[in-house]
Amino acid sequence: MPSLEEELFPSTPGKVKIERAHAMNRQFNRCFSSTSTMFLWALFLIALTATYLSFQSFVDSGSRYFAASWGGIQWEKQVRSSSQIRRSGGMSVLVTGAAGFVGSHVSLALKKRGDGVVGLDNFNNYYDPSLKKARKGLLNSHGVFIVEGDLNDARLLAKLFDVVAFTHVMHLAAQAGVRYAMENPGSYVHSNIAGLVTLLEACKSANPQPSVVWASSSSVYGLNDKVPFSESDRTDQPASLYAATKKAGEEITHTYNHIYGLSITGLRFFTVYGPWGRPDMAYFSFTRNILQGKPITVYRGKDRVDLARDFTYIDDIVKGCLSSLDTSGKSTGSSGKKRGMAPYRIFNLGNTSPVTVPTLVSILESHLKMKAKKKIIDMPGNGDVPFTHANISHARTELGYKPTTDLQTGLKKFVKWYLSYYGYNHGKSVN
Ligand SMILES: O=C(O)[C@H]1O[C@H](OP(=O)(O)OP(=O)(O)OC[C@H]2O[C@@H](n3ccc(=O)[nH]c3=O)[C@H](O)[C@@H]2O)[C@H](O)[C@@H](O)[C@@H]1O
Repeated sequence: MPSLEEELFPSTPGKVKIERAHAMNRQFNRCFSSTSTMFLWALFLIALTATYLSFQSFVDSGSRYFAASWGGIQWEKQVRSSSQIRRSGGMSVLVTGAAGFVGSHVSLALKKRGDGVVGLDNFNNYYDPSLKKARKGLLNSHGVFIVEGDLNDARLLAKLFDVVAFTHVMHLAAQAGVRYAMENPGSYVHSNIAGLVTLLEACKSANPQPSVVWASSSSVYGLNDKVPFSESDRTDQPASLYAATKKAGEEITHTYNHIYGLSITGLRFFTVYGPWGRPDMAYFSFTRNILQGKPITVYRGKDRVDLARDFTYIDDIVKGCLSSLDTSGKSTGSSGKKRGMAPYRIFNLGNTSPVTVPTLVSILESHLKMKAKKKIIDMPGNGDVPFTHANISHARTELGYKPTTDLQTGLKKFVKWYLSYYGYNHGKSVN
């Protein structure tokens, strides 16, 4: 007699199969003892087969979709050609989030100066994907190929590093937006935590390891009220989940620097704006609403104090990104092992001249020659901070970073682009 334990966890799996087979035979004989039962069983089997076949075709079409989105000889050719370096001492850069606002500008600037660039973007629908497709078209016309795929696809990342020995990774893909984190917290964990780790795993295993420059955020300063914000100020009081995931990114990249010798540069961007920008940001949605005669909501801080941001123009940010790549220093690891200390740097990239939100609105009004219908409300508890203000002396010393565009000038360029992109050109001119 087998013990109870042996019956539950048989030492030979075959035992169970044989006993089960006998038992099933007995069942089978009993069931098929009448013709009507047999007919019902036949119907059941046909239905089961049909369900199985349709499921198979669903799985097949799914795998066809994934196979079609990347891979193959033609795809590899495009990736290689896009990564070609055309200047002496140039670099080959994998730009994640290349169809995004900052990503598309940085990709274009790198390509224009002769560096090799391969983009990666998942074209998600956080905001209108047609804008991302248009940016892709623009990059395509300059010879930048954007791979459509997700950061969390480790096989795709391994393949990319297999095809190209990237010298640098400019990691700009992220779930952006401060307030949306309350609506869809999971998307921040997916992109800003899990995606970041998947990317760093690929970087650490690559031979040679690339140097990594990536987008952190001014939001890591959270409730810090020491102004202007310096890199050494405390960043352990995030006001939103978005900020918390960016802060986590700074810690996560530190461990990959420490354990694997990856060269890391984190850039704390301060409210970046400009042509081809993000429709979810205030300056963009305000412009849209003013032009459409719709009201805009202007948040106001505690004690009726206006909110303020250190708005930073995209061209200044691009210069900061390129200098960061140029000065990043090498990763030291190989075959996933650290071979020495590598640089770990963090920089504020701001404009160092905060402007209040009502002033932002009046600048837009003057460029658009239209009045905004303002609805002023107290700032809801949605993750916003009352103000940001960057101390940029560290970036100035190390990167030669020197922003040159004030909000008035930058918004003029944005409005000009907006009117042209959305077809408002006829009969409308910008100041
Ligand atoms: O600097 C940063 O790190 C962050 O900058 C922006 O975040 P935020 O500064 O909140 O930019 P907006 O969403 O454009 O808001 C700008 C200001 O307008 C205010 N606002 C926003 C929306 C609105 O309807 N009304 C309104 O008054 C906000 O409270 C804020 O003070 C970006 O959206 C983040 O992705 C980025 O990481």
